[in-house]
Amino acid sequence: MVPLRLFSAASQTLLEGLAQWTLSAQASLRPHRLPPQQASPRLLSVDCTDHARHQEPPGKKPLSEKKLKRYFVDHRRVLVRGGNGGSGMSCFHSEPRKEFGGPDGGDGGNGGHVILRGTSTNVLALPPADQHVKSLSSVLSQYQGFSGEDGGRKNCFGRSGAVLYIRVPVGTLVKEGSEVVADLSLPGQEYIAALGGAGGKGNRFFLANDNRAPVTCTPGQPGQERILHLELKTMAHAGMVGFPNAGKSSLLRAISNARPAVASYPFTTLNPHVGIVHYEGHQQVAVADIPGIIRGAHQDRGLGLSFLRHIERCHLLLFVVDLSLPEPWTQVEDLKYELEKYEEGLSERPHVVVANKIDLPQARARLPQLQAHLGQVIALSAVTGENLEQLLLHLKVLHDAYVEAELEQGRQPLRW
Ligand SMILES: Nc1nc2c(ncn2[C@@H]2O[C@H](COP(=O)(O)OP(=O)(O)OP(=O)(O)O)[C@@H](O)[C@H]2O)c(=O)[nH]1
Ligand SMILES: [Mg+2]
Repeated sequence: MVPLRLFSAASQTLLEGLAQWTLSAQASLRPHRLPPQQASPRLLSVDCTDHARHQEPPGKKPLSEKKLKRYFVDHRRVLVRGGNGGSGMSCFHSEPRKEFGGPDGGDGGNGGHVILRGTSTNVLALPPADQHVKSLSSVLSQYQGFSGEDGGRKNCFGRSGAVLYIRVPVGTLVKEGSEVVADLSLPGQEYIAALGGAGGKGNRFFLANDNRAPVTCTPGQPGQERILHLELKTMAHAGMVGFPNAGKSSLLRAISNARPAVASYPFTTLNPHVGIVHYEGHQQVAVADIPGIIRGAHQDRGLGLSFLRHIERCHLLLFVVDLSLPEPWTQVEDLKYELEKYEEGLSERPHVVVANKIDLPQARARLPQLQAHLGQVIALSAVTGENLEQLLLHLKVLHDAYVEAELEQGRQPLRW
C-alpha cells in the first residue's frame, strides 16, 4: 500500500505543476506586449500572420546572413579527372608442341569520360510541383572517372571504363578560368568535362614482318584533368523579385502547383523554386520564386549576387511588394536600384508590380498612394486569392509578347 504521506506529497507536486502549467499557458495566451515599432519606413515585415493554409514549421529560427550562404549552393569548383587507360600486356602464346606461338598480349581498355549532364524532372511523368530547380549542393568537389582494365593474355583486350555522369540542374554554366565552355540550358544536354585516357597497346600490336617477337607494350594514358567552375542560373519565363517576407512563395503557391515553404520570417526560401502556370491550349508559363533580395545585394550582402544571377535569366519580372509596409513604392525603387547595379538594363525588362497582402486593412489604405507613385499595379492577396486572375491574365499578355519577340528575331522561345 502507498503510504498516505507519500501519496499526498506526490499529488501536491502534481497540483503545483498543473498550476504552473496553467499560469504559463495563460501567459502565452495573453497578448504579448510588443516593443514599439521603429519609425523607419524601410522596416521589413516580420510580423506573425496566422493563416490556416500556411502552417509554419514550429521552432524554426531565422538564419543569420553567414549561415544563409552555407545552405544555398549555386556555384562549385570541381576537379574532374578522366579515367586512366589500362596498360597493354606483353606475353607470348604458349601451347604444347607450339614453340613459337607469337605475341598475344592484348590492349588495355580506354579510361571512362566524366560527363556533365543537365537534369530536370520529366515534365510528362511528374506533376509540375516537382519541377523546382535544385542547387548544386549535391555536386562533389572532385570526380575521378573509371579506369580501363589492363590487357590480358590470349589477345584479351581490357574492358573500357564506364562513363561517369555528374547530374547538374538545367541552367548550369560551365566555366574554365573565366571562359564559358558550356551552357547546359536544356534537359539531357551533356558536356564532356574530362576525357578518359587511351588504353595502352599490347605486344601483339607491335608484330611486324621485321619483328616477329616484339616484347614492347605501352602503358595506358592518364585521364584528362581539369578544374571547372559550375554556376547555376535558374531559367524561367518570369521571376518574382521582392524583399524577404513580401509573399513571393505564397503567391507561387497560389498560382501554381509548386509548394515552396512559407513562413513569417525573412529568408524562408533559400533555393529558387519554379512553378508552372497552366493556360488554355496547353500553354505553360514557368514562374520562379527567387529568394528575397536585401538592400546592398549587388555588393553581395545576404545571398546577394547569387540571387541576382537567377533573375538575369528570367525574361519577365514580377516585382512583389508588401503593401502592408509604409511607403511601399520605396520597395520597388530599391529593388530596381539593386538590379541596375548588378546589370545595367536588368530592371527595364518587361515587368509588372504586384502589390500583395491587399486583404489587410492597412494595405488597402496604402493602395491609392502606391498607384499615385507607380501608375498601374496589380493589387492582390496571395492568401485569400483576391484578384489573382488579373495577375494571371497580365502574365499571359507579357508571355505572349515575349514569345512573339523571340520568334521575330528567329530565336526559339523558352519552353517548359
Ligand atoms: N495577410 C496576408 N499575409 C500574407 C500574404 N501573402 C503572404 N503573407 C504572409 O507573409 C509571410 C511571408 O510570406 P512568404 O510567402 O514566405 O514570403 P516570401 O516573400 O517568400 O519570403 P522569403 O522566402 O523570406 O523571401 C507569411 O507569414 C505569409 O503567410 C497575403 O496576401 N496576405
Ligand atoms: Mg519565400
